[in-house]
Amino acid sequence: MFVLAEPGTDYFADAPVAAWVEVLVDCPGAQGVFTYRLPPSLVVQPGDILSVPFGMQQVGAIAIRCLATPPTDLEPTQLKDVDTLLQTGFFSATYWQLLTRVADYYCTSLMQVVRVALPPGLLTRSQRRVRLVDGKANGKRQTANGETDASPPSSPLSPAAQQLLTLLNASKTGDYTWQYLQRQCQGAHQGLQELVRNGWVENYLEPPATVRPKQRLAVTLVASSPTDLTLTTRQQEILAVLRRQGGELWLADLLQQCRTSSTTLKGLAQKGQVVIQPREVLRREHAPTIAADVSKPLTPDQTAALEQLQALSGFAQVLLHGVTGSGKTEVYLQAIAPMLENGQSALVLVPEIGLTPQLTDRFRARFGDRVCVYHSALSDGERYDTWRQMLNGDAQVVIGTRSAVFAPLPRLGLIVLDEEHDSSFKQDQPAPCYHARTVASWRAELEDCPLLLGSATPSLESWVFCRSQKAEGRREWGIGSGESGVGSREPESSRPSLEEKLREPNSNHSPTLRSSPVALHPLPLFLSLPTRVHDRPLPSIDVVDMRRELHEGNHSIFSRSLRAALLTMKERQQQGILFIHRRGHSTFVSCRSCGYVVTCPNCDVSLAYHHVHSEAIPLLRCHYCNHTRLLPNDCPTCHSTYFKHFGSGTQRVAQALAQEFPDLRVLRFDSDTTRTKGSHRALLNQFAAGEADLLVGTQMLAKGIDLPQVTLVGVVSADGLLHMADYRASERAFQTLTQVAGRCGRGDDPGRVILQTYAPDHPVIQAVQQYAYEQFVATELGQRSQLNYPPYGRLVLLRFGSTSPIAVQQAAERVALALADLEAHGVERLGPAPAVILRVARRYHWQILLKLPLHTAVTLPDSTTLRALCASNVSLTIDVDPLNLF
Ligand SMILES: Nc1ncnc2c1ncn2[C@@H]1O[C@H](COP(=O)(O)OP(=O)(O)OP(=O)(O)O)[C@@H](O)[C@H]1O
Ligand SMILES: [Zn+2]
Ligand SMILES: [Zn+2]
Repeated sequence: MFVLAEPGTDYFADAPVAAWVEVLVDCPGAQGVFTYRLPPSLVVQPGDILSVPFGMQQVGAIAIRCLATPPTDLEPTQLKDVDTLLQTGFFSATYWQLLTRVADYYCTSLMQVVRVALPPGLLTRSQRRVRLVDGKANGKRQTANGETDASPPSSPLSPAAQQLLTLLNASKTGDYTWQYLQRQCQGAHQGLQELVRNGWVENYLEPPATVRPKQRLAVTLVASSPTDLTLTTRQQEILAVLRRQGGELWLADLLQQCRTSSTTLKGLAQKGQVVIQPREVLRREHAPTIAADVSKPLTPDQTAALEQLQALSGFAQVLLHGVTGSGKTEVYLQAIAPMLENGQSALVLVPEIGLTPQLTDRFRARFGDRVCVYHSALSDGERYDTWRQMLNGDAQVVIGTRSAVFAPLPRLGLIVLDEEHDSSFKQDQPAPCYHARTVASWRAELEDCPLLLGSATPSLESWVFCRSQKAEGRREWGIGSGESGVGSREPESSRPSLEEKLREPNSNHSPTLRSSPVALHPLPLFLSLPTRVHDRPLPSIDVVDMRRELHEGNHSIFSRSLRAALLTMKERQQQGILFIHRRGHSTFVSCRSCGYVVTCPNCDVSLAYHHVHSEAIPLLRCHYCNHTRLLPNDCPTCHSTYFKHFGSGTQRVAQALAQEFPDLRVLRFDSDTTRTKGSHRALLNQFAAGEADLLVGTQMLAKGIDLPQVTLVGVVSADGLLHMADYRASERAFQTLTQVAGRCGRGDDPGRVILQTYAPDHPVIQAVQQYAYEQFVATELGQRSQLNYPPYGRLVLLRFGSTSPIAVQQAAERVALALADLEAHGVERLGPAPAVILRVARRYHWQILLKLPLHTAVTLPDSTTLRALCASNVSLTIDVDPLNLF
């Protein structure tokens, strides 16, 4: 077991008498954890909302943990008293358990977890109010048994308290904002405390009922047909787009979709074709209206999967392995539908925003506005509004990316991780470097609901966890975490305390059966959808040897068979997808004469060539720090004119396509063309509407696109994927290629995949071609187990960064020394070593990689100790279960 908890970090210990409390203050100008003294009359639980004095103000604060002793680094006299308890139960109790668990497991502070979990300014947006305890019951106060008691308070009220009471009694509703009362009454603070003590009034927190409406410019089509003969072609095109989109779009979206200027749109407004006016938007993600949709009759495999899923009660981890196009989404939808009817909510996590529009549309078509979208690209206001919406308690479906695993949904009935193998569920930086799948398994356990992991190409972690259980007996470690307790559903009394776990660290993830009476968590469930819906065949995959193409005189980046297939596709008016491994025009520009490569002055990486269209000025850009410069005409060192870019990024492929297939209409779909919000949706809509023949793009294409008219998938070159310097390269290559291939043949016409490579005999290529997932997994697992790589070992990566090359190296070496003892416990240490890219944006990086045996107890020095070994100008990030090692 890997323990990196700070000493005394048991947030939930029943401290004998908590006399101090650590709170999270979250207001403009201050965000952090502060300690306060608790007045004896206050009983506080983690997660309660308090009011505390902060500088000259009273601010809202969230209680994080109660302390029995004051912090040693502070004079007790320096500590201020908590003012009042504003609200208890604002967060569910398990919510803070989850956040604490994330902080402990990922070796980071709770504050950092709070930053990813909660929208900023949560408290300052809410309003503190004061109300009479018994409504308008004049001067009555509540007794301990809840009855009202008309007897006068033990001591006469102070003038301030009396004034407050009079004010509150005069109010129709018996309440006021605290701000108002403070303005009306001198000494309001003392007066209020007196009244609260006597049980006459109480504080409470009101979330803003009406959010200040946000206005945005919208463009509305007013003329029904473009009879105006003075309209330019461009203007007509814009009107056509607007009409196709239902006649109304936000100005920004229209500008983006048509790549036009607001002057052009104003011209249209002047001609009376459109009206541009401000409209109110609810700051949840703008949802286009979608035709309602009903449940599809399920295939027998889908029915079987759904029935097994619905037979579960409480926590269980379920792997749904369904080939591409097998209808996993329909299973999610039909599993969720009855839950919503029962007042339960569901959380659906997806890898990337690019994937969400289509999936979100399907959910909205089924469940209407009970669906909301939550991801980190939302503005603070949108995040906040969506959060508020979740706290109101209505059953709903939240679809979001990894940070949505923290969405405060009421009564969770199911958590779904779609495309569970996807590495974007893992956060690399900043800390906490959490994996949404691991956190989701804890959350599902805390909420006692199933976690459903869906994929056509499950991660090896999930596969091993869900497939090898029956043979080896019940294990007690969770998917992707290797950690204990994740799945334990022991009765509270028999559940080991944190201390017990620390004393007996191995007991919880040993693969052996634990003896009764301790109940173990339920067996993970494995569900399978082995065929596509309607028994559609998976597309055939042709592997083309590009070495042979070259030997036979074809210097193009397109093989002869890909070329022929593209032409046939165009002829038959079908659509295709062309997959490219990298973004940018090419990865580097170099001199063919002297070998000089243009690199970034800040980072040790080559600059990428960017050439947006044929008339644009060619630029060189750093993908790490965004440093940009013009492309020199000749080599800066030897002045040779053989100074060219290499590679096959999307831009280069788009240009080659334009040259070789001038009739083909091409759309680029990569991180350059989908940078702005809503652009994924816009591009996919354009493609779905048949405005292009070919969608050209990177990894994003592999994810979830479901278009029946796509019959051809081309992979320009699989080699970039195969040769990444990473122990996961094969797994990733298999997953990406299989997913990309799966985008075609999803309609009535069968699909065809042409996979170009210089390594046609590579085992991954062979496995992809034959759809041999299980064989691939078996081979790959053999190699992983030999080298103790996950899922047969655990990794912890320590990353050091600094602007000082000396300080960073020294810190890494000092920490390495502190970790030297671990070798005796079977921990393998790689490094310290400079990171592969040593300098990124003027910072130097070093790293230490630890390989931990899976079934042995290992306790690392705690993170504070390790950080103390680093100079103040050196940052240390601890990445537990890292996915990207370089
Ligand atoms: N029972 C069904 N009857 C008819 N059509 C179905 C059924 N189930 C799913 N479909 C349709 O089949 C297509 C593929 O389904 P879906 O996108 O859910 O597959 P998937 O398993 O998620 O695929 P991928 O992993 O490739 O994203 C969708 O267009 C969906 O509407
Ligand atoms: Zn040169
Ligand atoms: Zn740079």
